[in-house]
Amino acid sequence: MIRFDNVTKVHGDTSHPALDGVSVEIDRGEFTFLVGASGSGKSTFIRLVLREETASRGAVHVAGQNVSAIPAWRVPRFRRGIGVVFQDFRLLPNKTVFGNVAFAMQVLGRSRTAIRQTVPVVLETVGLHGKDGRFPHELSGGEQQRVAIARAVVNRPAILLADEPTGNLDPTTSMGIMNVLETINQNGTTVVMATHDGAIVNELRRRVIELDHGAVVRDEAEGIYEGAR
Ligand SMILES: Nc1ncnc2c1ncn2[C@@H]1O[C@H](COP(=O)(O)OP(=O)(O)OP(=O)(O)O)[C@@H](O)[C@H]1O
Repeated sequence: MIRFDNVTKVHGDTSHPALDGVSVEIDRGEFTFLVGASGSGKSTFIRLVLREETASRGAVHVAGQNVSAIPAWRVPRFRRGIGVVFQDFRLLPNKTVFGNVAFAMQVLGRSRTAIRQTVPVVLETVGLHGKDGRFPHELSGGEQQRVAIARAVVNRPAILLADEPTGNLDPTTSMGIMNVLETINQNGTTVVMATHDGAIVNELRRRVIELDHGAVVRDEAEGIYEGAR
């Protein structure tokens, strides 16, 4: 589903590559943690999958496509197949919970009927039943992240990328978010989550790809993470 073939990414005039000869393959339906210290290259990995950046050397394949070869005009359509969540939620502050999730369907031109049918189901999946009319400022951080996840998956993407989704949340709330991500993964979505939260990684025991200064230093099934080297 995601394949990096000897990928190096050098930003502008920097000397050390953000990613350095990375080769990994993530299969359809996997749940993978991407771990490493701040600056190890996790966000760069995610931006390369989304084609927000392109590889300096090597190739990134997503769902069978070499992302560097996708013409600019097709990039928006390509990105629709990928849901993304961030540490800082990025909700629309003047839209309700329902409105935030519905908006992701509206921009694709989905019908009002489809939106009315789909959004409540997704809100139920993320554990926000009954909160559809709230505005983001009326929600806890964990609830806001649930809205962001609902918005990211409402169009049924094949892949969900999560960049430090629990970075702003306390441990208990974080575990609730992890349960939501596991449910989404069980429904068939490939999940890649960047984190440096060892407690979460060690609790879930999923695949762990560790980056250090842009290089893969460990790739283990059911791995653990004891913090940056
Ligand atoms: N646009 C850019 N221009 C120059 N250097 C960059 C750029 N983006 C990232 N870098 C550098 O590339 C390296 C990897 O950064 P990246 O953001 O991928 O790390 P990260 O593991 O996601 O870190 P964090 O956990 O802090 O988000 C860092 O040295 C960073 O300073």
